[in-house]
Amino acid sequence: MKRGFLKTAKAKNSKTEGIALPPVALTPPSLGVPPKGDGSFAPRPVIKLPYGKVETGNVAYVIDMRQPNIVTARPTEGVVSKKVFGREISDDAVNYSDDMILVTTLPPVNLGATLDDEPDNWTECILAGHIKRRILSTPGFPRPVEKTADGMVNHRIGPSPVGGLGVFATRLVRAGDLIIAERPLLISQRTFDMSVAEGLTKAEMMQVNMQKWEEHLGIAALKRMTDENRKAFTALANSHTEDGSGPILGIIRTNGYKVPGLYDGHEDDNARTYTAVLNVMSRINHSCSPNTTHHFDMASLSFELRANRDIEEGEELFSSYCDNLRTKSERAEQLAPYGIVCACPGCVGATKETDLLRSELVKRIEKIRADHHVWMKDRTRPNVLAASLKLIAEIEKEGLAGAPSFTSLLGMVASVYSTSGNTNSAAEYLEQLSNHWHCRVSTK
Ligand SMILES: C[S@@+](CC[C@H](N)C(=O)[O-])C[C@H]1O[C@@H](n2cnc3c(N)ncnc32)[C@H](O)[C@@H]1O
Repeated sequence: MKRGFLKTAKAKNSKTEGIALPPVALTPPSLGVPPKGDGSFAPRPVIKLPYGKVETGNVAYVIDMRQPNIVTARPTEGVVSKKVFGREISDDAVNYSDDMILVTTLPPVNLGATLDDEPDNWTECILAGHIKRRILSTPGFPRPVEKTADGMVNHRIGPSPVGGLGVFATRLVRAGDLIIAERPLLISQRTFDMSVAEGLTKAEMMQVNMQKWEEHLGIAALKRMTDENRKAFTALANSHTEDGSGPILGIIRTNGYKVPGLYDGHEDDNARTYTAVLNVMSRINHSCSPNTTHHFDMASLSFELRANRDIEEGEELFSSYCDNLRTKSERAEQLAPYGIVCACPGCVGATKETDLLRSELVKRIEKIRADHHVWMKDRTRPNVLAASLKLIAEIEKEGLAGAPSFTSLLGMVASVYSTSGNTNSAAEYLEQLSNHWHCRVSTK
């Protein structure tokens, strides 16, 4: 038996974050990566993690080690055990099943390794067996982490006008240029399997599970990290200090980037995705009109951050923590768990028109794309040059040059210019297209 003692929540005053958690499960659900819509993974009920100030009380809990997904509330004091359920597997072991949860280091490094041995650093991970196998079998893994074109650092961390620390360009960075590529300090499953709780309210059960997960995370985040990585990790901001998240979960919820392409089960199941905390990129503040976009490179196990427009020396770098193609009020809802009331130019200057531009951007680009196809087949029809250039100007004014479909607009303009024999203008837009192509977009 494993005993725990934690503060529990009174649901009345708590707010919750829109994260889907798995349902109560008595046995670990099967993971694997089934093709979309094959029915292997039934939709999961959405349980929301609390945020903001949660009124707490004290409840002891006991976990049955033979059935670790069963938690029993006990009206006595308890002791948080150092044991966790995660199996610690040596880094070169391969005899793990797809759904076994591993606490491991990637790329594999020898015990006691230093940055002299592996200058690109390494990542402590809590992940399912199939994910580790997949990473290890990625062609070229572990590829060295990409460096800036001249090998020079082009950013610094410093106090930010928007709050706490931020990251700033130390020289002019052109659209498409690499700002930094780094391996995360930690990659972990985004959420945990909920335990059955006897005699606990839903809010108390959530608190028990958060506490259990905190212990799990402690093994990877604190015990296994080098002193340097641990220091960097624990120094990160935490906006979840009063909702029952432990210090590690709080740091992950505040600083985590979704890891594109890594998920257990189905990619649309938000509860089954992975999150990464990074040394530098986790210091980047939010804007709804960000000047950077990021991409995850599996072969080097690193995140690559690029400018999505020219960034001046001294300018602060921003990424987006929300879906930018939403209205101001929808974005505000997504940002609330971070404790952010956004005052970026996109929010301060928001109007009905800018809300419409954002929420209908994909549709507008699709319409232009359809018209472009018609014109390509029948040149007597009007081309899409004017409509494309108008939309490009609106997008740039709103600071949405990192939007996923922006490159297709640039491509259509280049195509019309080229077909009409205007090679100079075609080349200009092709160059822009090539710069933006580097900025494949992933959201936080
Ligand atoms: C990932 S951290 C960013 C780095 C952080 N400023 C620091 O000092 O380490 C996220 C936290 O920074 C703050 N933050 C980020 N962007 C912000 C913004 N646009 N306005 C206000 N606070 C912001 C919030 O406290 C948020 O929870």
